[in-house]
Amino acid sequence: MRVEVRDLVLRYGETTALDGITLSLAEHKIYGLLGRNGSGKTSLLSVLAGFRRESEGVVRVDGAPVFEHAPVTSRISLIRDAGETTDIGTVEDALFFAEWLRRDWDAGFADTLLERFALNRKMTVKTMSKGQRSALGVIIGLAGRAPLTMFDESYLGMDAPSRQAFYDVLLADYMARPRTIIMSSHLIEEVSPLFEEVVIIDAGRVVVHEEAQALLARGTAVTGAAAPVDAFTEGLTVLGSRQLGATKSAMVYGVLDDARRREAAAAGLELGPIDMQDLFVHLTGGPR
Ligand SMILES: Nc1ncnc2c1ncn2[C@@H]1O[C@H](COP(=O)(O)OP(=O)(O)OP(=O)(O)O)[C@@H](O)[C@H]1O
Repeated sequence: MRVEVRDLVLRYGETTALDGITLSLAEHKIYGLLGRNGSGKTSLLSVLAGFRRESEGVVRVDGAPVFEHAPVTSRISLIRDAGETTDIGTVEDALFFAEWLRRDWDAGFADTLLERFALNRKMTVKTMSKGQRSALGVIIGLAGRAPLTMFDESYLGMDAPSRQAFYDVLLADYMARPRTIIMSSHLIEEVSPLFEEVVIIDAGRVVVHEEAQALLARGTAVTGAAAPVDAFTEGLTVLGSRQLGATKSAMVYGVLDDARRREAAAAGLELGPIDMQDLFVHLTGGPR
């Protein structure tokens, strides 16, 4: 599904959580939604899912309004951090409810996923562990096959092997049945390989919306002997550096032109990709 947001403002009483968001998301892409704590990620996803009504601005999904508009909301799935199924009875009940809500639900896929994440239909949701509840949320998000599927930190409670299983299944299913997926996460290094485009918000505003590759190309890791690295990076914006013995690696922000690249090669320096997390920290104002 396509998403169009124009001048979106969301207020909670005195607090302005979204402060004029304009965003256009294409069909059939995986988007990363990144932002510091309190930047407005959950608020934005809640408006896109129709859980909250915008205070101002325009929100359209496939050209139609979202809030209290069932033909659209039945094709949108937002899985929130605690899973969305707390205290709802058994896993069976949660799946029944999810199927009832979602037009594109695939019951066979839900069964496959239950097995993959070691859950069974008789489990009582209230007594499940945090990771098991997260897995249930993830299963509901995946089996919903909603054309607009959003995961808001849904997988944080899962352990590393389970999260990896989630990323693998998500990617395989997305390749087979493309849809628009938005993933918000603080586990940037872990999730960013999935992103085709990245949206970074800060204080309720969009600060970056770019293809993931183009964003990564904004930075370069310069590696080599410490002295030539220091000489080469003098005057450039250095986001950080690491040193192991005599070898130093400095993360530089800004595109290096061909002349600078030749200069680096002549000085025996290696140029490589930078971590998305380092860029994110820089673009959202550094440590606070
Ligand atoms: N129900 C609410 N009532 C009042 N203020 C709220 C409510 N929900 C969020 N806020 C405020 O809105 C702003 C944005 O919050 P939001 O939860 O959207 O951020 P977030 O980017 O998802 O944060 P995090 O990464 O910490 O989950 C914050 O200042 C927060 O305090």
